[in-house]
Amino acid sequence: MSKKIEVLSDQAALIARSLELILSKLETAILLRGRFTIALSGGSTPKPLYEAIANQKLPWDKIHVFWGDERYVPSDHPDSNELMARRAWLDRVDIPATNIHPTPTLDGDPAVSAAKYEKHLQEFFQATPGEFPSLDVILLGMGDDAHTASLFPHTEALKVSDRLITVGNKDTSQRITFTYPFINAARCVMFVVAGANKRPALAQVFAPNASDFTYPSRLIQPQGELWWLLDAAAGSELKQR
Ligand SMILES: O=C(O)[C@H](O)[C@@H](O)[C@H](O)[C@H](O)COP(=O)(O)O
Repeated sequence: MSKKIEVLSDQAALIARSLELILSKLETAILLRGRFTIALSGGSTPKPLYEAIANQKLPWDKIHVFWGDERYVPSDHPDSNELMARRAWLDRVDIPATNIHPTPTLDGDPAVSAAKYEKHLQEFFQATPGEFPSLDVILLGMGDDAHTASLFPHTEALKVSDRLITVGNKDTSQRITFTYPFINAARCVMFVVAGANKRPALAQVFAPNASDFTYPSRLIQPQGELWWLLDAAAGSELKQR
């Protein structure tokens, strides 16, 4: 694993650098494999990044979009990560509908939806049961409790290591999430983190000894590239590398 930390001056610079890195991975993936696969994160930080991607001239037919986690709500619900990404990006570009792979959230049972998404991913990547296919890029945010995707501290989702997709819980709200081993199978994992409120969590994530169960972002140790892209408000105390 190669781990890189970059601290950018402000949120605009963070978004510009994140876009630059994604475009570079996209170009390489399409050159080598004829397609680019990316999983999106939710929350507020990535919205301007999705808007910036939508302004690019890209081979949309070669780009496939997944979600690293999703709230267990319909896709027209204001909390939906899919809705945010469609409004900021996907509805604004000429990407084929079949290239958009939303998380199922209408089965009435998150476990059923998680299994359905897992089956879809296995079929898309032609993966055998037990195999963890590699996406080109998995975008992640980090909460101020050091959660990532919907892998929240002290939850059962952190113990799931034999599946691609599982059910996450944030208090009473249910989520569908990539598991940490599936995230770690990616060619490139990019954390995009902004805001001073993330400092304490980052200190624990980068501490030599701390509990992975308490600070789940510590579990993200991909075999490929790991990028931490931070704005100065979040990361100025961390040593860049
Ligand atoms: O569904 C979600 O909410 C996200 O996937 C979640 O993991 C998010 O990335 C973090 O909570 C950071 O959110 P902010 O970017 O809003 O701080």
